[in-house]
Amino acid sequence: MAVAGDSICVSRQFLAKNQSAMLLNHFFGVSVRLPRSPPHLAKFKLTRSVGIRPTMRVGVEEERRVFHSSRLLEGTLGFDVVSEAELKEKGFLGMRKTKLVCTIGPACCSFQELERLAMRGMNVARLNMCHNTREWHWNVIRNIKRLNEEKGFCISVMIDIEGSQMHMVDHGVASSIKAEDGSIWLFTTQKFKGSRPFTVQANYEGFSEGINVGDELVVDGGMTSFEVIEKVDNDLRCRCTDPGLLLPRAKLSFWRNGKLVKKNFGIPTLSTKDWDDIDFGISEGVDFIAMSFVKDANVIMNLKNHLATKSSDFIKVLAKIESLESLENLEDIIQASDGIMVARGDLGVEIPLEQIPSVQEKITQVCRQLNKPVIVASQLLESMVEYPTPTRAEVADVSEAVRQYVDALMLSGESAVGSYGEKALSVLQMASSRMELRSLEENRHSLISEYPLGVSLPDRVAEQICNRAVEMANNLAVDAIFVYTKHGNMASLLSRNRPNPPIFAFTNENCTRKALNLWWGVFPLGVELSVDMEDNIGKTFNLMKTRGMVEEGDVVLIVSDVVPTCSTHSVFQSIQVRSIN
Ligand SMILES: Nc1ncnc2c1ncn2[C@@H]1O[C@H](COP(=O)(O)OP(=O)(O)O)[C@@H](O)[C@H]1O
Ligand SMILES: C=C(OP(=O)(O)O)C(=O)O
Repeated sequence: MAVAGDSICVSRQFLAKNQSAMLLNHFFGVSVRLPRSPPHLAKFKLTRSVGIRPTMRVGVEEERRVFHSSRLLEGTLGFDVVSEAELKEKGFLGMRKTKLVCTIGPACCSFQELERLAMRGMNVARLNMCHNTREWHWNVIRNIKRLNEEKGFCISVMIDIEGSQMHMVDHGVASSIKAEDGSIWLFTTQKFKGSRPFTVQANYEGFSEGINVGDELVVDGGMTSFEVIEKVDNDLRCRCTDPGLLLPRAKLSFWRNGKLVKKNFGIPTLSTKDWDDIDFGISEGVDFIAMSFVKDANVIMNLKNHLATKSSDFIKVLAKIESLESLENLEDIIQASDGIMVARGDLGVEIPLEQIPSVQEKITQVCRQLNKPVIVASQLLESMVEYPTPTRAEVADVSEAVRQYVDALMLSGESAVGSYGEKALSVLQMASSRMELRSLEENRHSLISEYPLGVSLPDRVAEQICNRAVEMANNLAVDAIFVYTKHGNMASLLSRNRPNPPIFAFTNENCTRKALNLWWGVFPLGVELSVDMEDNIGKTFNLMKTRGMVEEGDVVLIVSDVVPTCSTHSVFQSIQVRSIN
């Protein structure tokens, strides 16, 4: 490992065409200065400083494409105002790395309400297409775009597609209906408007097929339970055995002898409405589409093909893991998707609740292995839908997810309909910052090393470079990692190693910037990049310095491609350590 004043540069040259890799060259000579990090982390002490001295000039043979984004002006740095303020206030190591997703609903859909969520750190806004009208969603997306354009936020938009689920049709009553112990209810597929006493409409024609008298009908994973006492044609007459609330569109499941009766087989994963919602998302240029009740990898691939035919393959597809079938096909689904949501609400309808913590941990671990971001969702701070403080157990649950290094945490009803959405977001922010700091202080990478990454991804060279880069960054206690990226791949591979310093990902692709919002510890910055990497590095150093985000003496580790030279036609991926001067 390098010592003070040494040349610190690992570079790999590989032929861009066939991707076969061979270690060929070491080139830049670089020296670094003492980092600004806290003393206990500054293991890396240096005594002298030398300027950047390339031993080989990187030339460009031909005019190559300079990637443009309409919003990126020459000399500007698109950085989320909230992350910028956090960096200035708390320093590199104080930046929150766990990302926050908020479900947008009636309680937080105005421009001002969304702005308040953005100020408190919302990275991604989730729109659940199950609820409300398309026009309502359109207005929310407009507000978010305005916030990004006018106020300097970088909020990504996710639409969540309903998928195949068996649920109650909206019963026409504003909130919930109480089912009393012993009351008799009719569950029907007959269509009618408004509400009828003791009658519940089910959305799926075949909902009573294969159901026997004596089976248990569970609403919303246990909110209320019934026993089937009679079959009347396709309808079911049921007695309430466990009283509770029936919420609009509550989910229905059947149980026999303590086991789930699988009923989703007959329903196509995507309905006509879902396809319309997907096309709406495409036309609105959303950043993520989350698919509910994914059964296997095929449905993900179909959607990706659809996006590709509409030239919208920049939209990332997230698979929600919320059924037994999705658990059975977990690895294939994760492999096929661009990210995962552990949808604990519906998962808890299909598997015993006590299995949820271990399933969450397993999914998180597989996602990390396969380099896909993972969101933990549902009931994180459920009590805050009604109350201004969370329970201790809720805070412990959130902290445990952060300790597992999940990429993102999601609010559902807490932000969508709750009275304390902003407060709930602050709780997530504080709990995650606290646990991240604790992990950092104790250098608790034991969890990470429990599940060694190995060499598992198709691009083994990039994987190894990023693994080693993070090892170097941690050992040298650099202040930050800079990565220059078009599609975000290298940034994601760095994030996968959960480094101590933040990862600043410079990109000229707006869609990459928005996609990286979901990755742990990655802070995407929009900047006009050229083919000259030296120029890019110099430019971003200057921009960051001018904005007061870095200062003289800060040490950064840079991971970048070095573009083809006149003689080689090949691309170098390099790791460099430089000081700001
Ligand atoms: N766009 C919306 N319009 C109205 N209510 C919404 C909207 N989005 C979410 N909600 C409300 O917030 C609750 C939580 O939302 P969500 O996380 O999407 O969960 P779910 O649909 O599984 O209940 C919903 O039950 C619903 O009452
Ligand atoms: C996030 C979830 O999905 P939905 O809100 O669509 O029920 C869940 O079930 O946990």
